Amino acid sequence: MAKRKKLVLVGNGMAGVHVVEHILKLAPDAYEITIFGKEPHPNYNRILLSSVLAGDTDMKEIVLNDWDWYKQNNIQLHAGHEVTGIDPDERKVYTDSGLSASYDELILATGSEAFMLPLPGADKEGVIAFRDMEDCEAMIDASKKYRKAAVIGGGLLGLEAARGLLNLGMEVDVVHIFDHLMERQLDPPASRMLKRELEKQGMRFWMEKQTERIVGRSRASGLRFKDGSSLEVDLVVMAVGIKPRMQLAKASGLQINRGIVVDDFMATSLPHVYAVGECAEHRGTVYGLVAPHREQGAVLAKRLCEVETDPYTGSVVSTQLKVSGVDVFSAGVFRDEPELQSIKVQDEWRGIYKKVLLRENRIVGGVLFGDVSSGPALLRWIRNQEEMTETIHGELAGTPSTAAAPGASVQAMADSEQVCDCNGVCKGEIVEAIREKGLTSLSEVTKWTKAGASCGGCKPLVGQILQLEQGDAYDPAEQQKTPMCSCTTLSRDEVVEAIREKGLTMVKEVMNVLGWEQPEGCPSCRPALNYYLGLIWPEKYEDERESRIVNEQRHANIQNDGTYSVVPRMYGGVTSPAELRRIAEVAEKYQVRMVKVTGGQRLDLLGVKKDDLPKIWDELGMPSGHAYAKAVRTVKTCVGADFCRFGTQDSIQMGIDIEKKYENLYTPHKVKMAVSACPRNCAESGIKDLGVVGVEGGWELYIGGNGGTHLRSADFLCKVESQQEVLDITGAYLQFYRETANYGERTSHWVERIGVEPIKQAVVDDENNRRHLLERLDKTLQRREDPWKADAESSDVRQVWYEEKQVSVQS
Ligand SMILES: Cc1cc2nc3c(=O)[nH]c(=O)nc-3n(C[C@H](O)[C@H](O)[C@H](O)COP(=O)(O)OP(=O)(O)OC[C@H]3O[C@@H](n4cnc5c(N)ncnc54)[C@H](O)[C@@H]3O)c2cc1C
Ligand SMILES: NC(=O)c1ccc[n+]([C@@H]2O[C@H](COP(=O)([O-])OP(=O)(O)OC[C@H]3O[C@@H](n4cnc5c(N)ncnc54)[C@H](O)[C@@H]3O)[C@@H](O)[C@H]2O)c1
Ligand code: SF4
Ligand code: FES
Repeated sequence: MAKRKKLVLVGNGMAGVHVVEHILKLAPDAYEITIFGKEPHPNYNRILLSSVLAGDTDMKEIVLNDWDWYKQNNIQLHAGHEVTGIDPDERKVYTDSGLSASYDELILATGSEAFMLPLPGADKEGVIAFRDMEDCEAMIDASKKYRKAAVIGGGLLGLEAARGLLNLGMEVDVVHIFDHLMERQLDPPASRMLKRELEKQGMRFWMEKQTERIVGRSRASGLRFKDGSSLEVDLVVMAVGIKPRMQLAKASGLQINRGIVVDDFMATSLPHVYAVGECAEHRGTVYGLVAPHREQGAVLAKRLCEVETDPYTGSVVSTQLKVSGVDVFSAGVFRDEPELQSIKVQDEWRGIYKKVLLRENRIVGGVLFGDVSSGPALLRWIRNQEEMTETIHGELAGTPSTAAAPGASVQAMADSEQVCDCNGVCKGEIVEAIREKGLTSLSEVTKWTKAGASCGGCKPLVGQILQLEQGDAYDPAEQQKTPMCSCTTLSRDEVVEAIREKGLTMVKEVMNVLGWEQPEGCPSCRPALNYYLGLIWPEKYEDERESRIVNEQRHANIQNDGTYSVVPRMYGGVTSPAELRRIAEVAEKYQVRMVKVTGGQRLDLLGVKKDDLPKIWDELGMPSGHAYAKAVRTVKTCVGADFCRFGTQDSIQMGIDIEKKYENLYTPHKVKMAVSACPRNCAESGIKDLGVVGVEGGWELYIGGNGGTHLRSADFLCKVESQQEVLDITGAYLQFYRETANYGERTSHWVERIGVEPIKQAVVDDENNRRHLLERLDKTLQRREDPWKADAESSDVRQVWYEEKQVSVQS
């Protein structure tokens, strides 16, 4: 066998590793491969950091090639090592840590780094970029301690960062230098519509603002602008563009300009040295998106494997913003120019904008807002420089008289045409997977082919291909199905149904029987399955504590310094001198850092060491307030008729009765309740998961309120006369929520998703159904126990869960 040549890759990112993957397919025995990566991680999907920040994906799920992949392919990986020198004569590379490697061929895929504005104060704590896993973790951590974030830069990255920070519960101000957002991709009308939509989502914008300095002592506390205005902040995220990493290339004498200059086969100015990805400049262009990198990589891999290839001549790129609820697409030329013709549809009422630009009747670019379903087709027409026809016009403008039959343009696509740019998947591969594996849903197609697994922009087209393949069997409802998590293609309802039907009783068993992709599951499905099993088998399910979220494992809220907080239950917000005395004694004895009154009318003991938890619970002799759990939390009350001159009812007693009846009940997410004795609503019943308001002759019940980041006023459910009715409807409502909501879904989202009417029907109007709900709830209530008492009394439990080393904070 011929001796393998030595291939060294500098940069373990998406572009470089894609070349290696390609080489392994073309000529698996051609090279002995060594990879150096500065980041201490295996290759991961940088695109999905936005989804991780937004809470839609877990960090573990974005790894593209795990450590085993390198081993299985005999690749020597040096993760966490930066190459700092190249000796082209010796054909060797060197790292700062003293490693070296010889090469026959060398690929530089060093990517980019975030551009940080050189402002006074930019070196302060709390000023970060958004580029890698560490930046993402830093933002998630900051959101646990701080409230106000400013993102500088209203481009793709800045807006995705801003959406993520909003999801993390922060207030977000976006500071942009121009008068319209995403000015590199959008024209003013699309940009205006985008801004309006993002404002509705809760972002605030500071347009045409130039930041002069970042103020604060050691940590950033504000931004000062050149026009004299200023903004208070706790966290500053800079998203003002990127700069290719060229230090290594420069020090090694390679020709550089805006990036490392390469020819049409990705060769640099030095023999046997190539560059690919965000660090490479081809024909004057540096590409900051993965699709062109894949095209470059395919050419380079073929060149290195001596497979004939066309040269790389440049790419037509498209962009799509990954912010849920906002659909924006842009490709090719997007600004109006005198020599271009345009086709525009602007429907501000529906929030739709479409613009297509033509040069001599050929499609050269376009912008879509609100309805981006024709995005993939538009990109194809731009790439093929298609002539505008009645059919295309109809498809774009949505004019029914001229529109082609649905799917006509997909049918016309050649099998070799690329559908997913991010992952390089063509139509033929998708069709083959659908036919051979009998795939019926979009999520299955994504799982098998990877089409749609990154930016998601190609999903409409993948859906159209699926529809075409399935014909009459195509079920639109099936396509709406959201898999429970990335370990499975089954939806929450399908999993719950299968647990019931197949009689599954353990988390691991569910994963095995239902063919989980990751045998251990992930942080999102493990606690969900534990919850569903408890819901379905209330009388026999043995709770799997290790599957719970960390706070529920320890029955206390972990704090940013690794200590815990303890919140004892005070029914209806009422306490006694004896309880207060015990709390004070415990706080002093265990040197609790702070005693704080919570918004739910209880006392929070903050800064408790883990091994002190069971002792404190024992000495307090008070039940757990479940302030850490997805469970029934507080019932806040106003002083009511006994004390207040406006009171019509005894709100305190009602609150105590509700809390006593439903304490220790686990729910899909936390449930906060309140009882006010008159419509003045001093207990804030209008922003609770369940709010009760005393009125003349009875009580009104309100549901689905939320006082958090996304304020939502509760919806009126019903009016009843007696205290028993309040208790019963509350119980039925809690059980209906437990049975029908997704694990992790607050009532505010659930009520919006399924509507108030079906809930009213199930828990108020249909008395029979209410009775059944209460019977089922009762089975769970029978087996409840106070977790603090149970843990404090069991020495085994204390040893396993409280007496080992302090755990680090988990997200
Ligand atoms: C949050 C976010 C969202 C994005 N979303 C999208 C999107 O939706 N669509 C899209 O197309 N693109 C998106 N991008 C851009 C896309 O991720 C990049 O274009 C792509 O990852 C670049 O790949 P690369 O391999 O060229 O560079 P990089 O990903 O930067 O990888 C280069 C690697 O090389 C390492 N390295 C550098 N120098 C050395 C050295 N001397 N020695 C050893 N190692 C070294 C670096 O540490 C890095 O790990 C996004 C980027 C971010 C940050
Ligand atoms: N969905 C996607 O495709 C996606 C998502 C995230 C990132 N990315 C890629 O990552 C890279 C980085 O993204 P980016 O958004 O930082 O780059 P960018 O260059 O596209 O946008 C930077 C934005 O910051 C603004 N800006 C510059 N200086 C400023 C200042 N002093 N104050 C306020 N605003 C200022 C610019 O006007 C511009 O709109 C790009 O290559 C981008 O394509 C792509
Ligand atoms: S809600 Fe009404 S009854 Fe209760 S304290 Fe306020 S004003 Fe008084
Ligand atoms: S084009 Fe980005 S996931 Fe397919």
